[in-house]
Formats: sequence, C-alpha cells, structure tokens
Amino acid sequence: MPASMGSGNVKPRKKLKLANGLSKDAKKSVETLDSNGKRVGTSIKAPNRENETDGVSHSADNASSKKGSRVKRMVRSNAVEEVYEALVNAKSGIFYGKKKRVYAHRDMDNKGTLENCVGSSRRRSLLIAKPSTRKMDLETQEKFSDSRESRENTLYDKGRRSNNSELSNERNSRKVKEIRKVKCAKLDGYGEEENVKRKFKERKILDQSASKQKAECHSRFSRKKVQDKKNLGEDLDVSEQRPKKKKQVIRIDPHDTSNKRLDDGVPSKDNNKKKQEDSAKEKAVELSKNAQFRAIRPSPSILSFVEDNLLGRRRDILLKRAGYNIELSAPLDNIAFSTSSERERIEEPVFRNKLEFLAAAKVSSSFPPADLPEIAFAGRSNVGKSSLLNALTRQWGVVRTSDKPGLTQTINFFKLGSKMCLVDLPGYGFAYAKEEVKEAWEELVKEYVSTRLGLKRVCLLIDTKWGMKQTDHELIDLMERAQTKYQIILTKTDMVFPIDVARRAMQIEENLKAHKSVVQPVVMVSSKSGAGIRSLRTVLAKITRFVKL
Ligand SMILES: Nc1nc2c(ncn2[C@@H]2O[C@H](COP(=O)(O)OP(=O)(O)OP(=O)(O)O)[C@@H](O)[C@H]2O)c(=O)[nH]1
Ligand SMILES: [Mg+2]
Repeated sequence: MPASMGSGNVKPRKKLKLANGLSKDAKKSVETLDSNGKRVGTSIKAPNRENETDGVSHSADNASSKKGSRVKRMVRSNAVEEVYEALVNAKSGIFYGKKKRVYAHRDMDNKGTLENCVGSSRRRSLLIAKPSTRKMDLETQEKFSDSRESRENTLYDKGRRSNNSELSNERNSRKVKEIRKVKCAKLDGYGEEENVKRKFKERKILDQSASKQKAECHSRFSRKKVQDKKNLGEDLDVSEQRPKKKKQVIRIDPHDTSNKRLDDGVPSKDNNKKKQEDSAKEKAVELSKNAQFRAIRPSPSILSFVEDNLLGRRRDILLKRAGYNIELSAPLDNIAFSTSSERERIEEPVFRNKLEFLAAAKVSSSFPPADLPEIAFAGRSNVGKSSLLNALTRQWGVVRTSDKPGLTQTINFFKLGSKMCLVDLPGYGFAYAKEEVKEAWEELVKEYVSTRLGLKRVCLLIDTKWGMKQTDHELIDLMERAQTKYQIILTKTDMVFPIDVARRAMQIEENLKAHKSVVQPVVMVSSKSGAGIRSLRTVLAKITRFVKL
C-alpha cells in the first residue's frame, strides 16, 4: 500500500463498505485461512475492481493451480499479506474507512500517479466539479470515474503501472485538457458576469457625475441670472449679450367676438370678494323686498274679495263645496248646480257670443279697421294672456296657448259677436325668439297701445307670484303718456296663498296710486280654477255698454 493513500481521500466502493471496512471477499479469505490453513488463497480476490479496469485477473486460484506448491505457498503468503493489509487499513479507517473523494484531473502528474493529487484540497476539487451533487453532468461523471481509475492504478498493480501508465497518462492528459477547457469556459462565464457588473457600476458613476455637472451648470446659470438682474440698470451691454427669451404672442382674430383674454376667465381673489359682496347685497335687497312684501297689510275689502271668489291656493274640497266643477278642463261654467237666473247673471250677454278670429298683424298697417270697441290683453311672455281670453269666452282652442314663452308673436284680433273685439298681444321680456323679432313685436305692441283708436282698455296681466317687473313699468309709462286706460289683472292666483294674492293686489294698488290712466281695482283671476273670471267679465261687459262708437 502506498503511503500516499493514507490521507483517505479515496471514495470507497460498495463492496468495501461493510462493517469494519472489510469486503466479503476479504472476510472469506480470512475465514479460509483460519479454518483451512493449507487451502489458503483458493478464493481470494483482490478487494478492488482492478480486475475489471485493467482486464487482468488477480485471483490466486489460477496461479496456484498452474504452478506448483511452492508457487502456491508464495501466493498464499502474498494473499495473506494483502488480506492482512486490508484488514489493518479497514480497521484504522485510513484507507477505505472514510468517505473521501479524490479528483486527479488537475493534480495528476504525467506519470499518472496521485502523489500531488492526494494532498489537494476539497476546495480545489469543488472548483473543477462537484461529483457529490446528484445533478452531476456527464463530463463530471467521466472525470470522477477517471480519477478513480487513476487512483486505483496507483493503489494496485504497481508493477503493471509502468506498462499501463503511458496509456492512462495519455488518457488522463487528454481529459485534463478537456476539463481545463471547461473550467476556462466557466471562468470566462464568471468573467462576463463580472464585466457586466463592472460596466453597470461604471455607467452608474458616469450618470452621477453627469447629473452633478448639470446641477452645477444650473446653479451657475441661476446665479448668473441674478447677477444679470442686479446689473441690468448698470450694464446694458451685458444684458444684450444674454440670450433673449422669445415672447409668447397670443394672436386674436379681431372679427371673432368669442375670443376672450385669459384674464377674463381667471377668478382672482379680489374678483371673488367683489362678487361675494355683490351677491350678498343683492340677497339683502331681495330679502328686504320679501320682508317688505310680507309686511303689507291688505285692506279688508281686498281680503273679503279674495275669500268670496276663492282666490289663491285652495283645496279641491273647498272648491267643490262652493259649487265649482273642478273636473272640467275649462272651469268657465264652474257653477254646476246653478239655476237659470244665476247662470244668466254669471254669463254676461257679451260673452255668450261666439269668439271668432279676425286678424293677425305683424305691422301696424295690417291692423283691422277699428269698428268695435277693443279690449287688449298685454303682459310679459307666459303670463297667461291667451289662456285668459279662452277662460273669458269659454271657448277653449280658439286662442292657442303654450308652456313655452313667446308663442304669440303677432297681434291677434278676435271678434266676440258684434259687441266687442278682444286683442291678444305678444308678450314682452324673456321669450324663445330671436332678439330682432322680439324687438319688432315689442315695438309693435308699444305702437298699438299708444296709437290705436278703438282701444278702450288694456288689461295688463301680472303674474301674482312675481309681481311687476321693469318691462311692465316701461309699458305703464308708455300708456300713461298715451293716456291709454289700463287695468291690472293678477293671473295664476291659484299658485300662491290667498294672503299673498291680497298682498300683491294691495302692493300694486299702492304703487299705482299716482298714475292717472290706471283703472282701479286690481282684478284677481285664475284661468285654471276659474276664480275671479266672473268678476272680470262683469267689468269688461260694463265697458262695452257705455261705449259709443
Ligand atoms: N296654474 C295656472 N296656469 C296658467 C294660468 N293661466 C295660464 N296658465 C298656464 O300658463 C302657460 C302660458 O299660458 P299662455 O296663455 O300661453 O300665456 P301667454 O301670456 O299667452 O304667453 P305668450 O303667448 O307666450 O305671450 C300655459 O301653460 C297655461 O296653461 C292660471 O291661471 N293658472
Ligand atoms: Mg299667448
């Protein structure tokens, strides 16, 4: 046994991995020696597989049979020695006892011995390959087997080593070269990774330096800017040298009126404050208006009128009890249970006549001849002029009505028998119509109320909820100047509380006290419920009675 193998770096084979490190063969041989002293060596085999690797039989049987007893003795003595050595080494655990591995790829010298390899460290062996891992590739397996071969060569058959060493050396040197190649390739691979890392680091450093440079440049530029600003008044040349900024020019089409400056739409703090103050003032004024309105105390006559005619918002049950037929769409003949005498009293003879359309005029030249006394209905758009005409005549559908303000755009003349002519005027104020058209018909209305000869009274309709507006006052002024008689008619009384109807009437009467052409009292009606219509009929019928054309 070579002393170099004492390090125990050789991987034990399965056969040798028995208790006490003995192979079966060795045990057998020992047994034969003990029991049959003369028959020693008949079945002794070498404990390793050099037989397989080298192709040489190490069994002592052939030798003993062929040669004589002397030879047998020699063989016996050799076999005993080998078995003894195996036993001793196995017990001491130096040779096959430990599970150590030796790879002879790099450290193997040209002679094929493991003299240098035995002392090689585990680390070095792992660098080359990892035979312990199960995922061992073919190359490493080959290396491993080769290393074992080389080791076994050194262990057994020293005598034949000289013959076989050349072959094994060649083989080993070839494989060592291959392994080195593999190793170099692997090392190159590691090198690439390192290179990549190094490059990444270098790039990072470059980026950092670039950003620093930028920051420095920026700070320098800003400092320079400040200095330039300071020296602006002193040194004009320096400012000229600086790169001038391009001014942003906003081009606005002079013909396009929709273009607005940005400042117009941007709400500033001052503007907001002003707006808030204005809105607060307006609210205060409105509040004061409302307060003033609530402070109005209507006269007892007005209050009694409101109550007698069931004006204002009323419950249906109350209207029913009063004899109004609330189920009728047109509650003109609202007294369902009236007697003939009552009916005659209610239905003024004038308004019994059939309502006929006479003319529609857009201009004053197209007015019909003023043969009949005319009663005109004026007021803001959607106030209920056309609806009142229908309610007075009880002939729904002759005069067109609509929810949309601005339906009536011409002066419409309606003949009520041979007694009277009712005129439906277009409304003024807000309307769904073009400004030009609106202006035209407003002018026409003004012309009509101020110049029409046959006009006996203008019923100026005011929405009870909203009261009089500026446009209403304008028309009143015009009629005052033209000395046209006019009477205020509060419409849509069913929309507000009875007390508010009375307040509104009182308010208007107070406002128009000084006016000369106004006809008192204020009439309150509702075309929907029919309240107050009867009173209005009576008032209007009186006009025709005393009119002499
Ligand atoms: N609640 C209620 N609604 C009414 C009353 N009178 C009219 N209306 C409604 O008010 C709307 C306008 O009525 P119109 O008679 O067309 O008003 P207008 O003054 O002729 O309107 P323009 O022709 O546009 O000037 C319609 O939807 C009517 O139903 C009323 O006494 N009470
Ligand atoms: Mg109308």
